[in-house]
Amino acid sequence: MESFGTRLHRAITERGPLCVGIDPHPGLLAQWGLPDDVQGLERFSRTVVEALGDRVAVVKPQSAFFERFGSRGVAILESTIRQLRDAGSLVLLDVKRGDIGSTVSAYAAAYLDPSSPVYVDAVTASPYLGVGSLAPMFELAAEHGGGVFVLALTSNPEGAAVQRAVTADGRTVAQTVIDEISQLNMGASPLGSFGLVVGATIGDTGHDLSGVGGPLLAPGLGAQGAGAADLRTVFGSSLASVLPSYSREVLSAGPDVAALRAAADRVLVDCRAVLPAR
Ligand SMILES: O=c1ccn([C@@H]2O[C@H](COP(=O)(O)O)[C@@H](O)[C@H]2O)c(=O)[nH]1
Repeated sequence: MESFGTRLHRAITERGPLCVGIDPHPGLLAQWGLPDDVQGLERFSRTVVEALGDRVAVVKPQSAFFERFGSRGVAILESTIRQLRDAGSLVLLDVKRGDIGSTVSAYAAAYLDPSSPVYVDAVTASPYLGVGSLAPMFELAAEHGGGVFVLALTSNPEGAAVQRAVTADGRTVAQTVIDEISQLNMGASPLGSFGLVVGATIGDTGHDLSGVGGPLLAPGLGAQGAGAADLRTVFGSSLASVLPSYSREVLSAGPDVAALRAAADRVLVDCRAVLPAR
């Protein structure tokens, strides 16, 4: 099977550098005139798929908003993933998993084994039990053409205290994550399958992202205050690897399908103005 990096590179070339999240916040459900229940969740998700599944490179369901409805919410997550795949977008499940290696193996089986009902193209993962503990995810992703996006410098202000802490060898925690993911992507072309999450809100990172070789997912755009122009400051010479990610900024245009499409088109134009052509 083709690697995730190759598939992502093609999706970005064909559809443009954009990831849109499915984050059915209670406030958005209300704004869309939907009940804050499983039916509302289902209608919301199906509308996003209808509007964006056939035009956006990557769609990123936020697992928390499905999990809060228990098993019936997870069933809707499963069907949303299937619908997105049928519509042709890559599915990145934002689930930020991480644990000791033997448990990570089970998370890997859940999300990166094609026989699982919640199998997706890629997942987000937390490295704070050590990047090495995520090895079962990296291995299964490599085997089945999947991807893993590891948190490095997150968009929330609280992240810096942990991520910018300095380790015994003088590197920050974030730089150790960046360096380990860079190693995994060594030699991959046109793009590695192992990405990093770097928030668009954080300003000049002071970190070296030039050797990552994989995609740099940039949340924090729109509702969290960053704009496309901020990508220049955050990513500098690594802009060509950036995958901008918007959730509420686009979703708040719904429930009208045409308005959702127009919102996604608008943020894509903003991002294209900043990012090098791919
Ligand atoms: O550093 C991070 C990592 C993940 N996220 C997630 O992205 C979306 C952002 O939603 P917006 O509505 O565009 O603010 C959300 O699912 C977060 O959990 C992030 O924001 N920052």
